[in-house]
Amino acid sequence: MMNVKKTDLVGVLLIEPDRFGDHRGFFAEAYNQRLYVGLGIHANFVQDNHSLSASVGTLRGLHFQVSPHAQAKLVRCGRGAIFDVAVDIRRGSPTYGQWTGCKLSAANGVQMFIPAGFAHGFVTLQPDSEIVYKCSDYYAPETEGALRWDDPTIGIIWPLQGDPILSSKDVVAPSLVDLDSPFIFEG
Ligand SMILES: Cc1cn([C@H]2C[C@H](O)[C@@H](COP(=O)(O)OP(=O)(O)O[C@H]3O[C@H](C)C(=O)[C@H](O)[C@H]3O)O2)c(=O)[nH]c1=O
Repeated sequence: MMNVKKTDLVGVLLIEPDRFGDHRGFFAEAYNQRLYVGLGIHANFVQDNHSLSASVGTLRGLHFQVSPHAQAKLVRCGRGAIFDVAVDIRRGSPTYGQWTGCKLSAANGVQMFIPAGFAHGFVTLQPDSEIVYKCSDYYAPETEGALRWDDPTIGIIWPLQGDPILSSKDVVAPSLVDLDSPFIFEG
């Protein structure tokens, strides 16, 4: 039976699918709608994303899409290792502005489920790390939002040696205090 853990942020889950090993390696079901609905993950995933980051210390995020294209995500690391982070940006949430993080790697097979209403980002821990993740809505750049990775009011403890490698977009992302978050906590 796969291992499922709750995190400090209600709704953000860590899932470790069973791996069936033999002399060739292993087999695992990386996603099974019936099983995941049973975990309370009712997201209807419509798009799979895949990114490769060549260098250790590459940081992508913190990103989100707003309504009507808010995305829930199911993230896993297919090669290498990352430190994956979710931040609660739902106004009125008891955990607003709080974060949770976990090492996801090809070796540990752990997945993070991040509901809509959370910003998502990660930093790579190994070279040539690849993530693959399911999204519950399509890419809609006009609805994209971002938060500073090093926002002191969020205080994410990134496992970084030195400065991260960032996209030009992420270099200028706003802080939470400057974000008029469109997400409202609905209990
Ligand atoms: C997200 C996305 C991007 N693109 C294109 C747009 C750009 O030409 C190129 C790179 O996009 P971007 O720099 O936004 O990629 P990341 O920095 O990895 O962004 C992602 O990083 C964090 C971790 C996320 O959770 C989001 O899915 C996403 O924001 O891919 C697409 O064509 N479709 C898409 O769904």
